[in-house]
Amino acid sequence: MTTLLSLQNVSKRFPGVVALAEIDLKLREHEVLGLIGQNGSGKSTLMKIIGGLHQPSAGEMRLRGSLVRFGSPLEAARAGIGLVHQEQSLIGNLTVAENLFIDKPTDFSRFGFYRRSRMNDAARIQLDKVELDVAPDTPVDQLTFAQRQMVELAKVLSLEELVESHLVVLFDEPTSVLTPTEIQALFWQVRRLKTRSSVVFISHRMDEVLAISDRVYVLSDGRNVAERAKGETDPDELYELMVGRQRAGSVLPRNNPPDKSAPKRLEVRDLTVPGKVADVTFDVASGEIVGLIGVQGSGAEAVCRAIFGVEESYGGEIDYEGRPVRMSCPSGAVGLGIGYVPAERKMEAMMKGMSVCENMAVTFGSDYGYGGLLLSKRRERQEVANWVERLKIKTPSLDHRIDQLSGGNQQKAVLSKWLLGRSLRLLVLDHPTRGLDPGARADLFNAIRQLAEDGLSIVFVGDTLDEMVTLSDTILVLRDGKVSQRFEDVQVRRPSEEDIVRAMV
Ligand SMILES: Nc1ncnc2c1ncn2[C@@H]1O[C@H](COP(=O)(O)OP(=O)(O)OP(=O)(O)O)[C@@H](O)[C@H]1O
Repeated sequence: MTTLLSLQNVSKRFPGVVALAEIDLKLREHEVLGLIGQNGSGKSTLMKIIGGLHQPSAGEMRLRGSLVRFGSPLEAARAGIGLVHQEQSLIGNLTVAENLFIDKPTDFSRFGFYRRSRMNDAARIQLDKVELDVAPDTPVDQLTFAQRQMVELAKVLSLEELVESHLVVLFDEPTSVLTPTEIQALFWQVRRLKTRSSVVFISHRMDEVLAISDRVYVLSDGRNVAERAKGETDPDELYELMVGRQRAGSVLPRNNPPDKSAPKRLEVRDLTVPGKVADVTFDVASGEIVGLIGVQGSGAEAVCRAIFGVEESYGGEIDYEGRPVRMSCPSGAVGLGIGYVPAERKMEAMMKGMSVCENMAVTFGSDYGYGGLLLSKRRERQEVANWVERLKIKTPSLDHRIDQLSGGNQQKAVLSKWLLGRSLRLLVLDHPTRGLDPGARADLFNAIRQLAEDGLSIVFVGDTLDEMVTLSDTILVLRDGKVSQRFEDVQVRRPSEEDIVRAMV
């Protein structure tokens, strides 16, 4: 097969960090190349170099045999290279159509008049390719996260009409926010794209990478450590190549089951969020982990948001530690020792431009505030350092800017700012493992389980059935805003995945 794109000896240095070291990579025509590696191993940086967002510090890149060096994503796009971002790059207050053609506005103006209907028609063609049924004039901030991801893909697919030659389409972890049905639709697109494109596909899910890729390329600490053809490898070997250790025994068993007869930490009665949730009732004991699961729109996320006071209007009753509470705002919930990690945490919960330490200590820094300012600052820093080590957050120092960490390490830092709260008694986690590599996921699960053994109550919405069964003491399945089934004592009597799915659909 002809080589379409090749990188030779490519390195990338950032201040204090070698993100990529002497990378050699070949992408053939009509090939899907899977790209895997732990959080911070250099995958996004590699995509950004190919896609023109970063320039390499050393090495060379050839496209169809000719030496290329892209000064911007636009230059890369003109050469037929498109990047579907991990960081969602759409502008919220522009419409879908405006976002799709943001770098080609002149196509839709004539004699100084802006021809919006022509742009909307052109957008419809791209949206139909990804089977996204939204009006082209919808503002992007009215879309769900998954819909926005599909718009990102449609934006890259518009290259099909612009460039005649074979394309390179780069997917930076596109599936982490998608449901299984949406993932299948995306895979269909990738297979369709192969007829005239080559694809690089990043994912932290090994089975997914093996399902879609012809070849898998493994990065570790910015270096290529292995390449495997499909059929030559399996998820366990890929995990070992990435992490350097075997997968077995990664999540510890629960030693100390929650005491269901003790007074409840949280009692939710007939919770109703208009249009999302109807009459949901459940309890959470001290030290209990309750997992909520359902298909998209089931209401699981809305339950979490209502508990923390970010879902504005709701009916029903919430009792916390035996007293009725009305969470009307997140700061009230924090004052009661309730933490909430939102799904879109990079947008909702990260202070860009501030350091890792400042981000992690912002919520519960005052928990360490005794014995004088200097001493409390030292204690707070020590606790942040403990969590950085425990969750293996890859950062040159605690004072490094959080937005210069890799996507997964940002996720870990934002998440752990809740874990270091000593006054925390209930933690609500919305999709806590999104963006984490398999080793990081196991580290997080072990940390959560340890906190639960020490008495912290946890309510979480998970991404996969496997996560639910691994971590939960109780699973609540939601369907159309109502609880369709409960599974108790999950760590003792594990429900089958089929049982859970049956309750979901
Ligand atoms: N703009 C930047 N400035 C400074 N350092 C950066 C920048 N972008 C990335 N890095 C560093 O380069 C290294 C590789 O990061 P990269 O985002 O490529 O990792 P990744 O494999 O995509 O991780 P993840 O799975 O978490 O998304 C990390 O140590 C990161 O902190």
